[in-house]
Amino acid sequence: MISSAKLTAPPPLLQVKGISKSYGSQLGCQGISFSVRPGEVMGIVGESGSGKSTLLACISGRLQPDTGSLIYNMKDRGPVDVLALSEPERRRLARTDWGIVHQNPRDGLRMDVTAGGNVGERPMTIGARHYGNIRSEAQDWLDKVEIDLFRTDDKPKTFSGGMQQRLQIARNLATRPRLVFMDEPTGGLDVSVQARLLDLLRGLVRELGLAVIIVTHDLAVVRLLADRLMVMQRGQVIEEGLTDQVLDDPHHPYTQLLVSSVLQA
Ligand SMILES: Nc1ncnc2c1ncn2[C@@H]1O[C@H](COP(=O)(O)OP(=O)(O)OP(=O)(O)O)[C@@H](O)[C@H]1O
Repeated sequence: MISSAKLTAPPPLLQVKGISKSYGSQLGCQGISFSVRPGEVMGIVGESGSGKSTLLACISGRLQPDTGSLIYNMKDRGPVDVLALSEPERRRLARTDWGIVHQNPRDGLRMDVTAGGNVGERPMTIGARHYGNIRSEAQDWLDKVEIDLFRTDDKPKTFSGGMQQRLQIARNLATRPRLVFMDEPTGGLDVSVQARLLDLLRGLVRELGLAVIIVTHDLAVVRLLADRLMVMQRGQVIEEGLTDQVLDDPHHPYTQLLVSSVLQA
């Protein structure tokens, strides 16, 4: 099954090659390489300070790495090094074919703009102009993320944490990106809210065929969402593989510790 899938596998959407980043003498991440294919979900786990956020910021164009390249297969131009794009080109990519879901919805939403406005804004930045179409499309997305349509004109500051997170997801998906970066998307939410959000995310990822790179310290999140898993420690990847394989048969002592500590919890 795996080998026949490999034979017909599409080219990678994103190739991360040798990304390193230090903050002065403090190592952020070092020599990270991996690739993600269209529709594939890559989970990145590791303890606090292992370099997950640094890596995610580098590969999502928010932080300039010290070394390495990021080859993205753009819709109109084919593979390009994202780090060599001009700032406006990179911003456009981030607003159209990429999405970024932050742990804190406040970092990804405009809190004083209505829910409908938050979702409609992204299509507008790439040329949508017809108010009626933008509004009805925004409402389609609100519906997809289970936000009642009578809340369309409410501002996200009147929403619960879970609703804000669902709104942030809708805002990101409104331009139908092919790659979404997620930083602890369920962090800080109640367990029952987390479970519902995870279910919703899993449904959307499958329905839309999204490629996702998701950083989390929660192994339950990667178990549910990720096809593949990378384990980080002290800025480096120490183990990588299919999620079930890594979690069911961890090889590195640190991964074994991580898995057993969850089982004991
Ligand atoms: N702005 C910064 N200045 C200096 N050092 C930093 C900075 N950001 C991160 N670091 C250091 O880089 C290393 C990796 O941090 P990073 O935030 O990437 O880890 P993380 O795995 O995402 O942790 P967490 O799960 O707690 O968010 C840590 O040693 C951290 O102290």
